[in-house]
Amino acid sequence: MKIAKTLGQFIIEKQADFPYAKGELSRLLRDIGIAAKIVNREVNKAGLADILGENGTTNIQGEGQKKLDVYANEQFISALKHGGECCIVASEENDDYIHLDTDVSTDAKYIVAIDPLDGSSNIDVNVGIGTIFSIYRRKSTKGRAVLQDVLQRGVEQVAAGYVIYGSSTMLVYTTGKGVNGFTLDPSIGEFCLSHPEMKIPKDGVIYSINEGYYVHFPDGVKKYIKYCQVEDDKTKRPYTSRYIGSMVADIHRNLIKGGIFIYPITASAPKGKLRLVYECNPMAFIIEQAGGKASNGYERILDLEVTELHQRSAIFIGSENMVHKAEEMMAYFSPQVTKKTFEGLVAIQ
Ligand SMILES: O=P(O)(O)OC[C@H]1O[C@](O)(COP(=O)(O)O)[C@@H](O)[C@@H]1O
Ligand SMILES: [Mg+2]
Ligand SMILES: [Mg+2]
Repeated sequence: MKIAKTLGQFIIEKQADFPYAKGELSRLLRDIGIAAKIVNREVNKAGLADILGENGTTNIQGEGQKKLDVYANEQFISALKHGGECCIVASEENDDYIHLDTDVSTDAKYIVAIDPLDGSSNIDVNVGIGTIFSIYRRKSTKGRAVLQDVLQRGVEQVAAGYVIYGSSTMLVYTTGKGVNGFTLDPSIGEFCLSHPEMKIPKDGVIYSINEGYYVHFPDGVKKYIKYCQVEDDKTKRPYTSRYIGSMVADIHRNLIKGGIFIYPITASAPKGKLRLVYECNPMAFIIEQAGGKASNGYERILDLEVTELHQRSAIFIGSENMVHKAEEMMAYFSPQVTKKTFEGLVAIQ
């Protein structure tokens, strides 16, 4: 039987890619892997344990928190705190960023932004959910890290990854040198290298968007959806529509099979719904590293200026040629419009 390489072994091996690094990033990734296993254990028995359902609280974005949102948040923060390599964690579930003040972590080099449980609406119905993380190097050199250390553009990320709790559990990550995927082998309790050097196909036949909001989409998105549905043998259209409603699961599928995931601005979410810091930027980093493309319809996600912790953005992400085509439609049918004119456009349709 072939022995698979574990995440821990792989991380140590890859340490050689960063000759000046002292191993902190490797340890940080290992800590995230450990927390992912703990969360996975709880996700797997969610129907049995008293972990399903609402927590009775809301996050800063006014979204109801599920018990599992809160549990996952606590586990990741606790793992990062005990690991001592992270000085600040910014989470979807906390209004503000958190200083992990311990003897070691106050001087730690890394900032972690995290969506501890992505796809919350799917928790109670046994559908794929995930965790998304993003790692930055701290910029400030004295005292405690500050907000500006967190508000870095996506292009500054040193690593990013996601965990998908699905029919199997996988951890996929990049440190800017390609993308590798690890499947959790429950018999040994280790993530094992199963998807080395992941590449997203340049073209695909899957488009993923919540078409229920069609009337609220900008014209460029409406035209792109129609383009996906028109018959054309050469480009293998009509495409297949697949939308799970968990960003991690939708993008993971498209990474493997080829496809595009879109969450545009809508009349009710004029800045988009998904969060730039802990959803769009890490997924954009991974998809770019796999050879794909990520944009807000006009500009590269990783270049966007970050001004707020819970900033939202539209996202068009996936196979390069598909994202390019969607951008063309946006440029032609929805040339960059202000919120005001966009709402005007929706109103007269
Ligand atoms: O229900 P909608 O509007 O289609 O939104 C679905 C999107 O919202 C999210 O669930 C938001 O993530 P959270 O569950 O972390 O809040 C994405 O995973 C998903 O792509
Ligand atoms: Mg999310
Ligand atoms: Mg979440």
